Formats: sequence, structure tokens, C-alpha cells
Amino acid sequence: MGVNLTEKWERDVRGVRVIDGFLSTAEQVAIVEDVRAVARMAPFIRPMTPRGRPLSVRMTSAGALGWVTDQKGYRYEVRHPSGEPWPPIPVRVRAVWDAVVPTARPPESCLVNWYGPDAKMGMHVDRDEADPAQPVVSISLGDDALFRIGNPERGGKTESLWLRSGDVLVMEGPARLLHHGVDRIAPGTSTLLDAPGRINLTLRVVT
Ligand SMILES: O=C(O)CCC(=O)C(=O)O
Ligand SMILES: [Fe+2]
Repeated sequence: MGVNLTEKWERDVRGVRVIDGFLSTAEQVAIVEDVRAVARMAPFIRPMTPRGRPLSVRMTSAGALGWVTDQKGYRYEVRHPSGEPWPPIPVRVRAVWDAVVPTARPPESCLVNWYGPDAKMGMHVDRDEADPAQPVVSISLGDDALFRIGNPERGGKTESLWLRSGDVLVMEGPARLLHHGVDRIAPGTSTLLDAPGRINLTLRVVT
């Protein structure tokens, strides 16, 4: 009888699949290099909410479409604010999608979130994508993050979990539209990046 090793490391939190330690250290190092290459072509920016408040997270994207926010609202754009197209999704990042959601459509966007020691992300639903039947896959790199999962509606009881470097999280099925956010990161818990902080990659089908 075969043993499904992946199963051992998979947790289910309200239907959100958390795969602990999905990426080896070598894979994490390689993906950080990929992120550096993306950021050379599409530099990180500190986006503004539609109300004009800066987010604490810095962002860029790869893929056919990149998620942006400014006075015009939350949306996907085919170009970085510089006017350049977004760089392609790195092959190694795409491979994670193929491994964890093999039956999904190909990802069209990879949002790159860079959290400094004090950055966080408020509770929200990823709802700028046309087809919520398609999953969202998130990759954590660098310092640990306290991730909170809530409900389809705002408020109510929530559950928190620590996401560590190399963990992969999948929001799919009914869990695709749950509120979620990052309360804080724990600076200095990982030595993967040059400085305290965290990088999160979020792959999505947009159209
Ligand atoms: O940083 C994370 O783990 C979550 C990011 C997220 O929810 C998003 O980019 O929509
Ligand atoms: Fe999100």
C-alpha cells in the first residue's frame, strides 16, 4: 500500500489547503532569484488604495496581467505603471501551480508581495478575478507570517496560522472566497532573504 507523503504535510483550515514545507531550501533560493529578476524588469512599487492610502506591502507582478491599485481602483492591467509589459511568470513558480492544482487553467497573473518587518495586509477577499471556480495558489518565502482566515462575509470568528518559508497555500472551492489577511510577520525568523521581511507570490487565473 502506497503512502501519500504529501498528505502528511497538508493541513486543511476551513477548506484552505496548507502544504507545509512544499519547497526545499534550494528551490526557495532559486525562486528568490527569479523574483529578483522579475523586480529588475518590473520594479516593486508601494501601491495606493483607491482612497489614496499607501499599502504597507510593496508589490509587482509577473504574467499576462498584473494586479494594481490606485485612485482608479483595484484592477488587473497588462502593463506595469512604467508602461512596460509584466515579465513572464518564472518557470519554477509555474511548476508549483502545476503540481498543486493540476486540473486548473494556467495562471495568468503572479502577484509579488514584499512585506518589510512592519508590513501587513488587511482582511479581504480576492474578488477581482472573473472565475472564482479557479484556485489561488500562494507561496511564502522568508520570514514567518501570521495568516488569518475568516468567513465569506466580513467579520465573525477567524482562525490564524503561521506560514513559513517554503509553505504553499491553496484557496479553492468554497474557500476561494473566504476573507483572509496577514496580521504581521515575525522579522528574523528566516535567513532566506538578505534583510528581514517576507515575499509572497500569489498565482491567479484572472479572465
Ligand atoms: O501574503 C499572503 O500570504 C497573502 C497575500 C494575499 O492575500 C493577496 O495578495 O491577495
Ligand atoms: Fe488575498
